[in-house]
Amino acid sequence: MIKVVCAIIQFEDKILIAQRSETMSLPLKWEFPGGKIEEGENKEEALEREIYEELKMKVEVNEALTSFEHHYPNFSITLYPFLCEVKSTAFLKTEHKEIRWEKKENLHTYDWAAADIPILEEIGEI
Ligand SMILES: Nc1nc2c([nH]c(=O)n2[C@@H]2O[C@H](COP(=O)(O)OP(=O)(O)OP(=O)(O)O)[C@@H](O)[C@H]2O)c(=O)[nH]1
Repeated sequence: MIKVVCAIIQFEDKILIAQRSETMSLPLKWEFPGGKIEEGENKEEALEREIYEELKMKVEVNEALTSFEHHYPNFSITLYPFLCEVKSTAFLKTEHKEIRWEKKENLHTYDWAAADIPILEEIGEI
């Protein structure tokens, strides 16, 4: 089972969402930025590292939401979502096809990675 952390980065009424590139696994699916936890890291450290690598953003990691296991046809993950804050909305796109700030009420209109659906349901309740 691959352990993956992801960030629900909130700024005012918007959340930062990212579209995977054609060459990544789950091509063109939308996700919350993040990635695999590496050996020796805790979840918060992994998330801070991934967000800096992918977006050159410094995030403050706050509370954990509910984690879920998801089984894709050729791999399985446990996804650990965390609410995060930033001081500035600026980011640099390094790996993704697209990254944007989107209003929470519009998140359901995107083609999400299947593992993220329970997270969307949970953040609808915030
Ligand atoms: N970062 C992130 N990954 C997600 C989310 N939902 C989801 O199913 N995943 C999957 O969890 C894994 C995260 O690993 P990663 O972000 O380091 O992906 P990667 O490009 O290194 O994967 P790859 O090397 O297998 O292509 C990917 O297989 C990705 O498809 C999500 O919301 N955020």
